[in-house]
Amino acid sequence: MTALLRLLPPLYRRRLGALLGTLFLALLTIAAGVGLLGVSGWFLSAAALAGAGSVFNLFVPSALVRLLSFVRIAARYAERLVGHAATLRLLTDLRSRVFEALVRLTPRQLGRYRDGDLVTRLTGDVDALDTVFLHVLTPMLTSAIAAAVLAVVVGVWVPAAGWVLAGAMLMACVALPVWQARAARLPGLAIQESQAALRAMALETVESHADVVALSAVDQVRTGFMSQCADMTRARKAQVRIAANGAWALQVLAGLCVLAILWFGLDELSRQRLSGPLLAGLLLAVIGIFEVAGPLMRGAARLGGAVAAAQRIQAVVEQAPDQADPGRPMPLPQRGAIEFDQVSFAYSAAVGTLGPLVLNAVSLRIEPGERVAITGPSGSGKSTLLQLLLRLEDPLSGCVRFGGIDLRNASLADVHRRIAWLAQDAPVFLGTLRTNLLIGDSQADDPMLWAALDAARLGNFVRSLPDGLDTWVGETGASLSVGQARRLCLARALLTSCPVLALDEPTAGLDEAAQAAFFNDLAHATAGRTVVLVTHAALPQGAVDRRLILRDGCLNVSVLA
Ligand SMILES: Nc1ncnc2c1ncn2[C@@H]1O[C@H](COP(=O)(O)OP(=O)(O)OP(=O)(O)O)[C@@H](O)[C@H]1O
Repeated sequence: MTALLRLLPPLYRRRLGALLGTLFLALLTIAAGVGLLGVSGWFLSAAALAGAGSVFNLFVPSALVRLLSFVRIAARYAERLVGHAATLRLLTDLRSRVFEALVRLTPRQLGRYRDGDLVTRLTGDVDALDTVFLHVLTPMLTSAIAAAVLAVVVGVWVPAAGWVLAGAMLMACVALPVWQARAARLPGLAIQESQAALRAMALETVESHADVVALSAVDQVRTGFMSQCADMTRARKAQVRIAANGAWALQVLAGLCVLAILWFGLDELSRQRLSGPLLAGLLLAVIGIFEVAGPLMRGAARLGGAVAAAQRIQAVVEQAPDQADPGRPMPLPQRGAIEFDQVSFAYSAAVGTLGPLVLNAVSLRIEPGERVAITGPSGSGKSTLLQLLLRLEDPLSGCVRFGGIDLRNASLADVHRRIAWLAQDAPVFLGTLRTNLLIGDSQADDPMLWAALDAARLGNFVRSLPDGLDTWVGETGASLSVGQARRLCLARALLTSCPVLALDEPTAGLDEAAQAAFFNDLAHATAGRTVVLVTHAALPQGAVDRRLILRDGCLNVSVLA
């Protein structure tokens, strides 16, 4: 519950006007509904008695019935409109907050979550929170206020029944929902977690479908999926059972109140302190108030899920990025030498412990405009070196500088404006070739896009496509071969105006001839820029200025290119 109390009030404050408007309209709907039942009871009984000889003015109650019916319909319509609009805005606010929190986290932090789990936090968990205002707070507050007023009205005519109604409504609006929310905590948590796991499994299965089929692992995947579905069904059944128990308890309370009204009301009637039609009106109004408390039972049973969702969202929103900008970042020069000064680094293993040293006192200086290739056996730490250059990781000891400034003293945004990165697993985004390229430089015109594509050796392929730059590349570049997707990402990196290019295996997926052609063009394509190139490919003479070999975390051999 603490997570809900920390997450929602600031969001509610931003939309206070619309939320108060919804509460007012909901209250008006309830008042009109309960009033309608009460007046109808009074009207019908009085009309029946009038037929039996007593005098009754039909005009006032029939006008009241029409008025209350109209008010109830109009208020209900307006409440739905205003309430849903306010909730949708709340969810949008919350979703953008979660998204902002996610993009602040470092790749290392995001790597701790499964992709599907993050998607669920951003969608399903956020959606689960609409329950709180629409299905819990609104019915709880409005039924409580309406019940308090009705208890006073009943109390004026039948005091004992008024007290019974007040006690029953206190149970219905407070004790029962609290009990339900507590009971639904575990099933709610199980539902949110099953939803996240199912989404993650579905995403992974779609992405790895070909491998799953080729490895004959379909049955294994299906069994895992079905067992997760069974968990979800069990949790949902438990939630429905809690809602049904709540509804059952509410009916018992309603029955008790009706009996109390009849018991004490008939007594008042026999003493002529109350008329028959008024007793009938009060009776129906009491039944009416319990009708409106019904949705609260369903809402409270879903509160457990909302609490679990709030906890899962809170875990992301309150997580501080583990690499923050310094208080007063130092501006980086536009151009400058790159220096690794006695840099040692190890990845974290278990919580609080470090794995083996990946880089061991590495020192390296790369002059502006120099092209340096870093080669070495697999697992020797080449990509790690680039990650430190981009400040995706910080050294354990030593420091990495650009233009003489320790990267830890600069803002991350400034670092990434100076150094463009082509990662080993660089993504192709859903969209066209053009939209993918424009991520490198949103202002680039067509000649610039073609120049980048030509430099990445993809220009001829794109020219052969009927839609050229506007060719749709599908989700994660599914309509491109691995080599073509790689070259598209390379073209995107080349398009940036960064003075340094950090390229991790830029020619992966290219045949030997294309690799040689790419490296022969490298000097031209990257003219004037510093290039730090990690590769296993054979480099033609003159492709780079220097070639270094990283072995066992040490840059121990330096070879001229
Ligand atoms: N996120 C990580 N967490 C823990 N260990 C990691 C992580 N990334 C890499 N490593 C380890 O660090 C070492 C160096 O990895 P790195 O990817 O830098 O090597 P590499 O030289 O680029 O290899 P390759 O040529 O195969 O790409 C490896 O032993 C690897 O297992």
